[in-house]
Amino acid sequence: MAGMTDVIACETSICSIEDGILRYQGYTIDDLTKNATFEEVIYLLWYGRLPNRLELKALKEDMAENSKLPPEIYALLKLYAPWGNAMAKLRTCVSFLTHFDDEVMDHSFGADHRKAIRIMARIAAIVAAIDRIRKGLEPIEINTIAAHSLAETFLWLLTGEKPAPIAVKALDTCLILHAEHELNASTFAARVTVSTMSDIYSGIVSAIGTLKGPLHGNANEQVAIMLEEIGNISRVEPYLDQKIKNGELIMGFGHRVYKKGDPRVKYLRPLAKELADWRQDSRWYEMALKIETIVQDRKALMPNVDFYSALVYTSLGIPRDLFTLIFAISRTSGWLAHILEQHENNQLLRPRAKYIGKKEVSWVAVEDR
Ligand SMILES: CC(=O)SCCNC(=O)CCNC(=O)[C@H](O)C(C)(C)COP(=O)(O)OP(=O)(O)OC[C@H]1O[C@@H](n2cnc3c(N)ncnc32)[C@H](O)[C@@H]1OP(=O)(O)O
Ligand SMILES: O=C([O-])CC(=O)C(=O)O
Repeated sequence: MAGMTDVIACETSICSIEDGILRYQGYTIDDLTKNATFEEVIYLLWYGRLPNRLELKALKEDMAENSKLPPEIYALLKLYAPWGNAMAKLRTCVSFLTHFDDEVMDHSFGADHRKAIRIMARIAAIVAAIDRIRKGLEPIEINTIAAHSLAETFLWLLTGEKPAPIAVKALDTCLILHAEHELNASTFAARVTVSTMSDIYSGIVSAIGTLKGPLHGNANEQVAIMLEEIGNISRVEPYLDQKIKNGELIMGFGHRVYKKGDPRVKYLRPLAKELADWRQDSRWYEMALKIETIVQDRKALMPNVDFYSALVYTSLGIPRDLFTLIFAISRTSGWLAHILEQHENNQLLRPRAKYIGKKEVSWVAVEDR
């Protein structure tokens, strides 16, 4: 009951977690990680089945056509303090997009799907623009989603250079693994918001605000902060001893649903190793392995999705405070799937609270208090 543990709040056919096996629309993440692209996963999440070649091409073309940002977004980003919180910038930008969409309050199936494409197509470009504008660089407007992939396009928009194939493949794998996760806190927030028949943009804004917390999506950034604080492998043990003694959380460990380990780690750990080898710098990887052993021994806690993804993003050269925004790019596909599902068969989500406060208190006039 506390923290709504194990409470069933709605029905879904998008994602299941049963006996530690994570499935999107019935497909295991093992199958998807090995075989799918992120674009195929987007289609699968929204339409309930894998696309054929033509459907996949149409989705990518649709995203490419809709990816151009309103110029006002760039003007808005120039108003932000460069040091401002990047997730808050993303949240405001998505909210701002509402004002350029003439179908906002049309909740029909067709309009909802068109808006989903528009949001999915733009979110990566917004994240790249946030980073470039705060660095005093001009945002890049090329779009290659139709010909290449969202992963490749994003890295291109961020750096201005064609990314290495190993980097594109790694990011694509991360996007697949982060795309969907049943009724996690941010997805729940999105569903609650749109269950009032509010619009898709409001749902995504609620979700971004929820993912932003360090107990949820921001744990990946906190993992990088921890690794930086530790600095080298000889300091891992004393650092963790101190944290455990102080009763502090070790970021990137523990999970509400997985008590025997997060199935995504099986893919992220070797990916972190592959990229460390590619970069010829395995310091963080070695530290991470040691942290994992100690935390498992002393606290019986296993790493979650945010632990090794922090190492992958670091090797990709992505600034630490964009890690959660990359999670948001990917999870937007899952949030949108849940919003579409909620709107298709809507019922207001309004649980009850168990009252534990004072009972039958009598009024006292202000002069007598
Ligand atoms: C994408 C994601 O959102 S994945 C999660 C990302 N978040 C993090 O990595 C932050 C660190 N982890 C945590 O804070 C928690 O493990 C959560 C929020 C993810 C899950 O929380 P809960 O389901 O409420 O954890 P739960 O109650 O089962 O924890 C059991 C015990 O382990 C402790 N614990 C759980 N995680 C950690 C941790 N990372 N470090 C230290 N202790 C922990 C709890 O404090 C609790 O101790 P207690 O029984 O002495 O009070
Ligand atoms: O399901 C959760 O509580 C958190 C999580 O792992 C995710 O959102 O991917």
